[in-house]
Amino acid sequence: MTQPLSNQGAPARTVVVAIDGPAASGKGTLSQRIADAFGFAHLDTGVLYRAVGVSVLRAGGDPADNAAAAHAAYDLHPEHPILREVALRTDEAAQAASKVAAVPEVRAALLDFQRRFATHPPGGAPGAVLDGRDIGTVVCPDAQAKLFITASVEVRAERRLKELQRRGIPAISSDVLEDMKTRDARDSQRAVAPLRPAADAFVLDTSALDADQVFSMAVAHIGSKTGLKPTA
Ligand SMILES: Nc1ncnc2c1ncn2[C@@H]1O[C@H](COP(=O)(O)OP(=O)(O)OP(=O)(O)O)[C@@H](O)[C@H]1O
Ligand SMILES: Nc1ccn([C@@H]2O[C@H](COP(=O)(O)O)[C@@H](O)[C@H]2O)c(=O)n1
Repeated sequence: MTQPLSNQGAPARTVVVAIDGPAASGKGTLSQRIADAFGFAHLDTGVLYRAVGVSVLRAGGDPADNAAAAHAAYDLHPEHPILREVALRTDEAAQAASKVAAVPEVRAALLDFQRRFATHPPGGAPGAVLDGRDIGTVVCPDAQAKLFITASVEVRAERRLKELQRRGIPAISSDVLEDMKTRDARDSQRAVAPLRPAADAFVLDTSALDADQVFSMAVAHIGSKTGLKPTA
């Protein structure tokens, strides 16, 4: 049975799709396609943590230093230009992000912005897709549809390596694999909001699936939870 999206007399609730998973599992690619297909807004929450990590590095600080990380997180706001910088896409930024992400004050500082995006999607969109590590478990535990997108670490490292090569960024296969294992361990083992599927998430191992197959399965799942069909 599909869930009602609004009650008569009460304000309509926006549809929230939560997409979590480890690095390079394909959650960002999927989230953007889902947002485009349903006319929803998309928030890549990893960008927020990357911005905090890079801010700390630029200030000459250590991303693992709680006070420096918390200071940078409280300084971040939705219009901050750092959020659009390509420098956020580097591996150095990813590693710094996963260090600041273990600081409870950083997660608390970023929570309101993420929740507001979900409840009031920009542009008056009828729904929001948020992707990250803790969207289904902490940020939006009431999301109508939750997906946990994963793949073996070897497959994910290979995908990331190909992506870097496509972008002309030199990378060594064994380094990409090691960096991914380090980040996976840090993200899954931290005390606060660790990477894990929500109890009610649809877990999809994409190791042997291409992006189109993943998209079709996600659309079917979201349809089963919300009664919605893609509009584009
Ligand atoms: N099912 C798939 N099969 C093969 N390649 C894929 C698939 N899904 C995504 N990719 C590719 O894998 C790479 C990583 O995908 P993407 O950036 O979406 O992952 P992510 O989980 O958002 O990563 P991160 O957490 O590091 O931001 C991209 O180059 C993307 O084109
Ligand atoms: N909801 C989230 C999103 C991200 N993180 C941390 O940020 C790092 C970078 O994220 P990407 O999605 O851009 O790879 C990631 O490794 C996490 O440490 C998070 O904790 N919660």
